[in-house]
Amino acid sequence: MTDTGPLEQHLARLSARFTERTTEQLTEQLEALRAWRPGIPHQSLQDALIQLLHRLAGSAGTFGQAELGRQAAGLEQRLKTEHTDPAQAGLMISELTVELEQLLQLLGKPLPPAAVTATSPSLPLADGTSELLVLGADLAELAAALKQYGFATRHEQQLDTLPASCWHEHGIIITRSQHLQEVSEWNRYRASRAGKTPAPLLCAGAEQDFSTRYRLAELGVDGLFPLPVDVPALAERIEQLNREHQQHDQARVLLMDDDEELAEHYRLVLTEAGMEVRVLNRPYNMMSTLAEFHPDILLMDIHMPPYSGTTLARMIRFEPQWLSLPIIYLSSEQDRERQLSALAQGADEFITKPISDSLLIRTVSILCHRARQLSRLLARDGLTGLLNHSHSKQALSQEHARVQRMGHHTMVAMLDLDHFKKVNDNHGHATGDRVINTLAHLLQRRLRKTDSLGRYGGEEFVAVLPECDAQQARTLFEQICHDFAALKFRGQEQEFGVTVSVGLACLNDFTTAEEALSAADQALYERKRLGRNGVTDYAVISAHKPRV
Ligand SMILES: Nc1nc2c(ncn2[C@@H]2O[C@H](COP(=O)(O)OP(=O)(O)OP(=O)(O)O)[C@@H](O)[C@H]2O)c(=O)[nH]1
Repeated sequence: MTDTGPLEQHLARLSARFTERTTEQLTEQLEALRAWRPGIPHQSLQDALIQLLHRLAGSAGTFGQAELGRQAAGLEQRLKTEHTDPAQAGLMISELTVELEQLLQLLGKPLPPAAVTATSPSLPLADGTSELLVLGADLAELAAALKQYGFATRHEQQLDTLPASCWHEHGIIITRSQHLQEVSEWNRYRASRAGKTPAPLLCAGAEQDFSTRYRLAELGVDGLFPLPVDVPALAERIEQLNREHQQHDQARVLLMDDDEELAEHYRLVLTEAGMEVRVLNRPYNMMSTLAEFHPDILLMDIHMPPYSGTTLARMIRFEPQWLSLPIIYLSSEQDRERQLSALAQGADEFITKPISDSLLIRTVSILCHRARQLSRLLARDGLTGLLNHSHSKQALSQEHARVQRMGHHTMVAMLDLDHFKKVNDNHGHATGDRVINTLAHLLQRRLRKTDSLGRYGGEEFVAVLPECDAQQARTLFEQICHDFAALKFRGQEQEFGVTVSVGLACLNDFTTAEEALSAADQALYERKRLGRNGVTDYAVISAHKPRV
């Protein structure tokens, strides 16, 4: 099998890239520590630092920085286990500053000069994948309304002294038009320091004339919301941006090549580019690895004696589940005719070896992105972005099968908007759609990543919550009902509110997923009968009936 060139050269390049990225990240953390002032919560700084140290502890040794890895591991351990009294935070921060300076010196880089004194309070970074950064003293109310939607929201009043820790690669920035110039510059500067793309920028209260809009577009604005801000419309745009972010989530690549060294090299290169890579040197476990790892794409060497990649591709396609998995051959085959006849047997693309690291990264990330877009289109509901009807049922069946094997407590919930026909009749179908979307967004915010959530029908949703008992599900959905009922929608003439009813059933109590769903449905209709806007559990209403 042909190599792409001396492996050492490639690894040296990887090491250089590692050093460069690590230097930037350590410098950024150091600046954030130096900007800290007494009275400001330090937890977010500590969390971000632990993440970075954890990465260094795991990877520095591989890139010839064993001492850096050891020191990072020690420091990570200390930060995780030592409890810091808030009164001692200043001491801890100054100790950490010294330790980060030492780590930077291990990389052989000069220390950055101490930052200019920053006095702005640095609030802790919120949890969650997307964090809203609302900038401007006059946007406090908007920030509070967005919090009510369940978005992790951080509000900063002073724009002139924004700390670096405000900026987050998964953040979304919202500000007034008069601040856009400086906010946009700050956003671009922070992004370039972090080696990322600038965070999306949304503008509240812009004038509607052409030249102002053009200027805002020039500044990189992604959405414009006249005052007073229509919060559901803004929430909808935020969710769209979130979905775009998620599509850039870590790509998952399964790599099958019998050349162990080369496979390892590809793994290193793709992992360093932020992808999650699993390597198989022999095809025996191929089917179980596919089922367990769920890759976005499969990269496969076409010659793996005694096996042929084309036959393996055909074998993978036996399973309907993998019919749409993109299979990419990696081969030194240059002859286009032979490439095409191999492609005709069940694969989608050909990557010709040798291939440079940068071309490999670009090709694989484009293919993963496209594969995700396609599978998303197949599985998602167009209005809300949630799982569609058939994929909701599939997710429920999969979880039911897991529950049968592992026995963990799992709840299923059916939700239905109350008197929704009236919403459409009084305010129009488009407003009705907005209400559906708002509930979808609220649910997405409140459920965990491990839960599944689908739009089961028009104004009906289904959620599956693994590792959750009846009481926890009841508490969660009661809170959701309460918060949803508090939201105000803008109607034809006046504001209005909508409520939602929820039926619960425990998946463990039923022999099939369909029975559990039907029980949740019965509970939902009992809830409607009892007066809507709340939660009813099938186990409670069936207490006097024999169990299904
Ligand atoms: N705007 C909008 N409306 C929809 C959509 N899908 C279904 N609907 C409407 O949802 C309404 C459902 O009405 P019903 O099933 O009578 O129930 P309801 O008025 O919500 O009353 P209860 O469920 O008893 O509280 C119908 O008017 C449908 O037209 C959709 O995608 N968008």
